[in-house]
Amino acid sequence: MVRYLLDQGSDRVHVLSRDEAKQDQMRHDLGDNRIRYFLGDVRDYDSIRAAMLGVTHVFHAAALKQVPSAEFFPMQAVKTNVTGSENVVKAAEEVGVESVVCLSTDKAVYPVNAMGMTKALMEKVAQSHGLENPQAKTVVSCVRYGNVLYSRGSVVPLFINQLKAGKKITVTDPDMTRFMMSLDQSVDLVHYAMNNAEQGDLFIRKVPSCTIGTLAAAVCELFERVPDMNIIGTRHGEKLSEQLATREELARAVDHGDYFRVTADKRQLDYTPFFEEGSKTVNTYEDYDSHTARHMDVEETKDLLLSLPEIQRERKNWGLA
Ligand SMILES: O=c1ccn([C@@H]2O[C@H](COP(=O)(O)OP(=O)(O)O[C@H]3O[C@H](CO)[C@H](O)[C@H](O)[C@H]3O)[C@@H](O)[C@H]2O)c(=O)[nH]1
Repeated sequence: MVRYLLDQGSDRVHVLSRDEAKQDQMRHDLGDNRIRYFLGDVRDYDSIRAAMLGVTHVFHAAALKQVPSAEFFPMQAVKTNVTGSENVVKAAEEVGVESVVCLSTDKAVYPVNAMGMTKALMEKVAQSHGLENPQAKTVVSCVRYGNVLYSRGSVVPLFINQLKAGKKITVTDPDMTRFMMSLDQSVDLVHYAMNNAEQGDLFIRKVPSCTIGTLAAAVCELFERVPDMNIIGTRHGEKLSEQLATREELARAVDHGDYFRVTADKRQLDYTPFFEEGSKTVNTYEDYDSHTARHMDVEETKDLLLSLPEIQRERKNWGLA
């Protein structure tokens, strides 16, 4: 995202994060004096406020996002993902930021684990900003992703390391499905939200899904290995499929081609519509689910993987490109 903003000609980019080592790495990798680094934490209001002074747009990606760790430490996830997000929104409003885009996940839809539950609450915090403050100056929106291929700690680099070590690849359930997108597609989504959001909007990028069996086969073919899988079974807090949008959200969504724009539910706190008035339109929609979405086959999954610079680099290192 930072690279993208610099390429687009931003005068200044402020980076706020907790990890000085990662900031140092970034300083070396990007070496651009338009970036200013701030050490801080979304749990610490003053640190966010200080980083936001003079800023027009905020991309809020700070999160505890590992499913297992949030299961063991749910209140830590609440502090960062929920209270931290509230701090971000409040500080942005206080200093007069034009827009905040909050990054969410498909795991926030019908959540079964603490990570998804806290991200779902983050979305509610973002949406309530405009509802609670009709005069709000800062537009707050959310974007919802599926799995970003090759993101840190995710399954594709894991499969590649297992192949490299000559081990069997560990597959939870070959029939499990996930929405797959590239980092570039996720950056496009944030950019789209930044340019098009109205108060409380939620943007979803339409992407295909695939089974984990297909993903594993695609990785093995790209690295010219015969698939040798160890089926380990579903991990703690995992769903068989993910949903990018509920049917209620789709019923009020505007189709923007590559994206859905789900507008905020702007009803007032009047219980009548919740109890007595339903919506027949909702009945005609299905959830946007990775089981029923268009599935990529092995060839299409390979093409998507091959578009990633990390895969190209790995294949080169393996003498395959
Ligand atoms: O050894 C493994 C590890 C994972 N998987 C499977 O591969 C798929 C993807 O697993 P990841 O660990 O890469 O990703 P998750 O779906 O668990 O979660 C990730 O994607 C989410 C979006 O849904 C969030 O962004 C979250 O923070 C991020 O970790 C899952 O079906 C999982 O069961 C395996 O088959 N074998």
